[in-house]
Amino acid sequence: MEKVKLSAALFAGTHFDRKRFSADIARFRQGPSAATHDAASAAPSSAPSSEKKRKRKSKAKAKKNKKRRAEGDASASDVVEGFSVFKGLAAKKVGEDSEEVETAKNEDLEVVRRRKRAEREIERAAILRKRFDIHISGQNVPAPLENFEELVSSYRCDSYLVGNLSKLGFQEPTPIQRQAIPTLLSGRECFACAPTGSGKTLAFLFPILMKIKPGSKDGVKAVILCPTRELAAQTTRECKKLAKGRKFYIKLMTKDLSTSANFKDMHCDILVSTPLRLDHAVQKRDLDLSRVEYLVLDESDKLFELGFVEVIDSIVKACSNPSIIRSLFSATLPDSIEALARTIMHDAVRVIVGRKNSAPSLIKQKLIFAGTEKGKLIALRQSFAESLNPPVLIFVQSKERAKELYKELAFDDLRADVIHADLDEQQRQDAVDNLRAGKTWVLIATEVIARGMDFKGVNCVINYDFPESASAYIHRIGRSGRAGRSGEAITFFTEEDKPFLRNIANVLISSGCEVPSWIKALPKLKRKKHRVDRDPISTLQDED
Ligand SMILES: Nc1ncnc2c1ncn2[C@@H]1O[C@H](COP(=O)(O)OP(=O)(O)OP(=O)(O)O)[C@@H](O)[C@H]1O
Repeated sequence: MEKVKLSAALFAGTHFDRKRFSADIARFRQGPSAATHDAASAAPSSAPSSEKKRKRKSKAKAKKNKKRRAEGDASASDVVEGFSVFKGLAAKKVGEDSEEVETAKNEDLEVVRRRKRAEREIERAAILRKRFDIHISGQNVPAPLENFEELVSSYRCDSYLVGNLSKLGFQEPTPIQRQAIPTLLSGRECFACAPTGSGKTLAFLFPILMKIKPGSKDGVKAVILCPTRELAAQTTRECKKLAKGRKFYIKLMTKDLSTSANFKDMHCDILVSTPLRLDHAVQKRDLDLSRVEYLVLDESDKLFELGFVEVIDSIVKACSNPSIIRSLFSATLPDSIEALARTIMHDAVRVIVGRKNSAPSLIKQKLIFAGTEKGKLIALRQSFAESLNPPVLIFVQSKERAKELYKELAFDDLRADVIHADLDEQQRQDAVDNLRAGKTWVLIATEVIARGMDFKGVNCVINYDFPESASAYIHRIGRSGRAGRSGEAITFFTEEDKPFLRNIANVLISSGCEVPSWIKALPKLKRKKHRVDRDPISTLQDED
């Protein structure tokens, strides 16, 4: 059966003209000896010119057939049968052409084999993408990974790197890793959008560690840009863990480094930084980025927000290596930002996991009407009294409000701490470390830790102040429900927040959470941002 199929495909398009070759068929039917005899006796006596003609015709036909077969435009079985007959004759009658016909046949077989292999590969890739909810756009996108071992077998990855993955407990690639890693390894630029906590960091670190040489002393080879210092510090740590066993120079751009390092003598393979610090080092301290081979913009939509665009533009220009590979990663990628980002990309592949701009379904999301500012504080205390399942993150909209709420909760019996931009670098890092170590149960925060921060096992995120956009909401609540764990997200709203409720409710709906029908009936708001002047949180003044 398989043979029939193969020959049908092989000889597709060949048509044997039985009428024209009736004499040959008659000879062939008499058996091989008759055919040989006939040919031998006819050759010297009859016209040699007719023999030449036949050869020419045969050659032309073989050529024509080769072309048709390569195109593979038919598959009827009688056509296959006809070709077999013709082939037998040709081999006997045109002795010196047999080699050529044989070569043509082998070439055809190879073409078909390759085509079949490519078809199987495309089918396998499509099945994997469907299974892992991966959506791509772009030309010739490499197939997703089936497993991490494929990095060794197909991409010649050093086994130490795959060994480090298993030491970190990573057994299977996450969907974004399956598609983004081979894309970057194939030298393609990439827009990647995948839910919070889905392993995007490894997806961009792995190809860098695979492709650049460790310990080279001729300049920075990879730059990773993050919107906050905390995220840059976390990414540097992750990179070092993954690179363990090889002497990579991996550096975090601290304030000291950006203002006083001697970049000409500094050994650095991979540099992780916030945009302003990096730009400062480039403009004021002659940091040379002209040999950078990989530029990653993590939380790219944040980096492209107003205020950062010029700095990003300046960094992109400083990374002037023509063969640089740029990639953009985020859990949210608004169309407008994607359009802007496309202007700096070349033939980029777009990889979306799940639905663009959505929250992980493992997070149980709730909207709670708290009426007023006082109502929020009562609701918070009530919620803690009923059940406190640390670690808990509470987001507010400004550093002033973070300080106010911290003062309020300091009177309660909670191990609470606070993080905001007025704290120095060390204080901010301590706040993060204490939550990670379980010393802090409740961390009150502004947007500084809303994106990218990976706290293991945050059980609940409370949006004390309503988030200013759907993207901000997705990133905040994404601090829980990471790497396949479940989580909870509670969002308080007041009368002032009602006009913007629908935008957030859409995120809940798209991740399968329940939303009251009156909220669904609210009009959609064109405005993307929602900033409210709120009454102070503090009840302390009232008591004075
Ligand atoms: N293949 C894997 N298997 C298991 N865990 C993984 C794997 N890859 C990454 N992780 C873990 O998943 C967690 C989340 O990863 P990461 O911080 O990269 O998420 P992210 O997609 O960048 O999230 P965010 O959008 O919030 O920045 C981390 O703790 C990381 O160690």
